[in-house]
Amino acid sequence: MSSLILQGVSYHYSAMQVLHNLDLTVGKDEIVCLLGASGCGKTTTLKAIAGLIETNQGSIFIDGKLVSDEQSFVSPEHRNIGMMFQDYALFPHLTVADNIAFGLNKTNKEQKRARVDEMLKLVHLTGCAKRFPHQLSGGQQQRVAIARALAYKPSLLLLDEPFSNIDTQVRFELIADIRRIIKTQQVSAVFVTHSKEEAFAFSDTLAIMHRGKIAQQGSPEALFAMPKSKEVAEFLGQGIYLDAQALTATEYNTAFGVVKSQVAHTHKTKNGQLYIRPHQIELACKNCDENSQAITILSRRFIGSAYVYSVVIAEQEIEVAAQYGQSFEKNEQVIIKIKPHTVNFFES
Ligand SMILES: Nc1ncnc2c1ncn2[C@@H]1O[C@H](COP(=O)(O)OP(=O)(O)OP(=O)(O)O)[C@@H](O)[C@H]1O
Repeated sequence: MSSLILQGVSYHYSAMQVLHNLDLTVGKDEIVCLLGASGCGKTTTLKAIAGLIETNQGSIFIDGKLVSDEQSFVSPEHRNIGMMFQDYALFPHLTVADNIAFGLNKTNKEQKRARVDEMLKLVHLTGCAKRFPHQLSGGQQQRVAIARALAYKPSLLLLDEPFSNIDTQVRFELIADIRRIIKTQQVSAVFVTHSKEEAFAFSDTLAIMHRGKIAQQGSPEALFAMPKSKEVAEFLGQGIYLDAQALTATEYNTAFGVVKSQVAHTHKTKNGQLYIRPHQIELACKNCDENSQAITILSRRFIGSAYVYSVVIAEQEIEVAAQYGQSFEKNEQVIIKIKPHTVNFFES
């Protein structure tokens, strides 16, 4: 059974429509990341799931139980949700242990202490029980926040940019640690970020949001290799578009030669555009193939192990790394070859 289902959810702030008929599914023990540009409606979606706003349309189910539709609304405290919002600070006047115990009012004193100890151990803060939040680092405070959110065994955890205030040096360590904690507690989670790197590191599944809708949901690998729309392709990584004609299920004619796909596609129309990412482009010396269209190296920069070259291909500027051991000069004429890959072809 899915832990969370949103069906056709819509929401507007006054006259501004923010969520448009949004569908989202989170499986049992799955961590789904809502990833999208600023303002696309990620936080509003979390608020709708938490019950902090009442949606105008659509249904929300948590663990199979209807919590919101046009006729019914279950209040936030009855949804069994743990939250770690960006501005969901710890109580400064309470110790670490008391912060974690805060949501455990219904259990007796002994059970409460045992659960707090268990959570402190889980987040590796056993020695910090009596400290106050200001005596902890940012990363430690977020560990307390996750311990507090998980202490009362929620069915679903909502995390809104919990890592954005953490130093980049320790951020990815903390991400791995909090992922491990969530996995050991077997809780489903929805995580909001606008960072692809955080999303890849933290989640099982990505749900790319665009203008108040889920544009595509799937594993990071599937979305990266087979985006269904230009928005998803562009969001997951920089690239260029090349006009192309599908010759066969695996071959596309472009101004830079025939591009081969490693998987077969079916096409409704032959004309369209290929989305090509930098790592799929190879630079070669001009006399390697006199018949190919030449381009000019605009600039180059050294990145330690190789050079990265700035070039213009089909009127779009892009940076391309050269093969190991190869180097070109500024203003040199080169040709490009597109390596065979899982082609992304968008029909016109
Ligand atoms: N309380 C509010 N009243 C009016 N408009 C709002 C309110 N909260 C958010 N909005 C607007 O709704 C849209 C979606 O906001 P939301 O916070 O959900 O986006 P987001 O994807 O989480 O953005 P970010 O990544 O910047 O946090 C934005 O255009 C925002 O300005």
